[in-house]
Amino acid sequence: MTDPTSRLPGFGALTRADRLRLLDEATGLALSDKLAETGPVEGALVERLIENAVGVMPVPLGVATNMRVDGRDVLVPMATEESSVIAAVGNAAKRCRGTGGFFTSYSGSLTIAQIQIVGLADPQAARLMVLERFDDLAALCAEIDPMLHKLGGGLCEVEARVLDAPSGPMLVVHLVVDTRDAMGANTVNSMAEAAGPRIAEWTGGRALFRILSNLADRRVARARATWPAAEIGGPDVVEAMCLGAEFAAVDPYRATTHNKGIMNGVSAVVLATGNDTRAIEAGAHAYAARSGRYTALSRWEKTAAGDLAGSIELPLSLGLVGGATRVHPVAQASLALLGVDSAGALARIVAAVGLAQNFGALRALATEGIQSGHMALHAQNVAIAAGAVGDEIERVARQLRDRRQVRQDVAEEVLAHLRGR
Ligand SMILES: CC(C)(COP(=O)([O-])OP(=O)([O-])OC[C@H]1O[C@@H](n2cnc3c(N)ncnc32)[C@H](O)[C@@H]1OP(=O)([O-])[O-])[C@@H](O)C(=O)NCCC(=O)NCCSC(=O)C[C@@](C)(O)CC(=O)[O-]
Ligand SMILES: NC(=O)C1=CN([C@@H]2O[C@H](COP(=O)(O)OP(=O)(O)OC[C@H]3O[C@@H](n4cnc5c(N)ncnc54)[C@H](O)[C@@H]3O)[C@@H](O)[C@H]2O)C=CC1
Repeated sequence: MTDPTSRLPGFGALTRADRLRLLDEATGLALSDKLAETGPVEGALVERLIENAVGVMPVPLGVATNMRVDGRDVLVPMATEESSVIAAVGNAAKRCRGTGGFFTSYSGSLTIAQIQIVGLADPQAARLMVLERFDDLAALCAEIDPMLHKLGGGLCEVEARVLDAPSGPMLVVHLVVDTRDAMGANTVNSMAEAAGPRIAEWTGGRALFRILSNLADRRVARARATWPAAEIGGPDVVEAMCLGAEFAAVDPYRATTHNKGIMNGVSAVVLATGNDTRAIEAGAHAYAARSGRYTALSRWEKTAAGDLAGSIELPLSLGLVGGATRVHPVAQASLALLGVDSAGALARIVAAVGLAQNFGALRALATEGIQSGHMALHAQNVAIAAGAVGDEIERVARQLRDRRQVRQDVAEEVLAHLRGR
């Protein structure tokens, strides 16, 4: 097949059906048949959420069991394509129920918008001029979002820093805004766009970039839990998990994987609730590097009694309103299942899920290795990839698990054997 042209003027103005027809014709791939296999699509919503929509990419939605957060049992919706992620959370949560589950806290929903001011002759004086104008800026922000103001949110603090850039000093102003139960990106972007020209006027500079910061270090959630040594295989496992966690604390190569495991849990709940996974991922990794050296987001210690104490702190800009959270039916169902009434309550549960996920991976790594549990649950996917259908899938998967060889070549061989070839 020759590559079809990607120049498709007016693609966005077509109906979804016409877009698909055009793609089918241009590529010869019968995409519309493949997309039809994913079930009915609520076309109107998909069209409203994004541009150039042709379908949906369904990601499985599961529910993690056993979670107890701040004394409340919570069923946690998780959207992920990866096997063993949800099982690991249920497993970790089950093993710390006896000590009360997870205990959490939240800093508050403070969202930072940045305003870059350039072309200043006297940036240090300009910095103070901005700080003198807190009341004017607060009034301006309240005018931009009267609803948020009515809900008790709005500008809380103004920060200003002079940064040395290659072109010379530039002033960077932070509007620190309480965005309550919204993630707040659109909210603070509107505020920053309105405030930029005013700050330029007061200082004699020029306002350039005006956009929120995803390094949401004024919006952090924390969770901790204690796992009795007896629940996780004894003192040797506690020791091994602590040593494995130290590896992540001192080595960025390991810390990245360690944090990926945490984000397996975090991103799955973020996606299930219609929140912005990219914002959360960017914020978490930047936070992990805030000392100048990338490190683990969680800490693991042995308690005086010899049990295992885990703790985590990460930025979580999540909303119950705004973005897709209010318009996507799955997001609404997920939020209803969680039973949360504030962005903070959601963030606290998400932090606990991140810690649970991390526990699951560390325990597996400290004992039998990751492949045994993870690949056992992944066996069905490998069987499907090898061509198994219907009841062949579980029959092939079972053999892969029994042989401890969850590999596609083995799956193909088992399938051929099953089919008498
Ligand atoms: C896989 C398990 C959970 C088995 O763990 P297990 O101890 O053999 O499980 P079990 O059969 O004794 O069951 C105990 C509980 O686990 C849950 N559970 C157990 N199996 C299931 C299942 N099939 N479906 C649903 N839930 C399951 C379930 O909650 C169950 O209790 P129940 O509530 O039923 O009374 C364990 O080996 C584990 O946690 N492994 C780690 C899995 C993991 O981390 N996966 C992520 C993918 S790997 C990765 O991407 C990140 C990584 C690893 O690189 C990060 C890093 O390096 O740090
Ligand atoms: N860098 C980034 O992360 C960026 C992200 N985005 C996107 O922005 C969207 C989120 O922006 P938002 O400002 O949260 O959405 P939004 O603008 O849709 O909704 C927030 C508004 O809802 C109103 N509101 C009603 N009830 C509220 C309550 N209880 N608490 C707070 N506000 C309430 C307020 O007027 C508030 O301004 C996401 O879709 C995200 O993907 C947009 C630009 C940049």
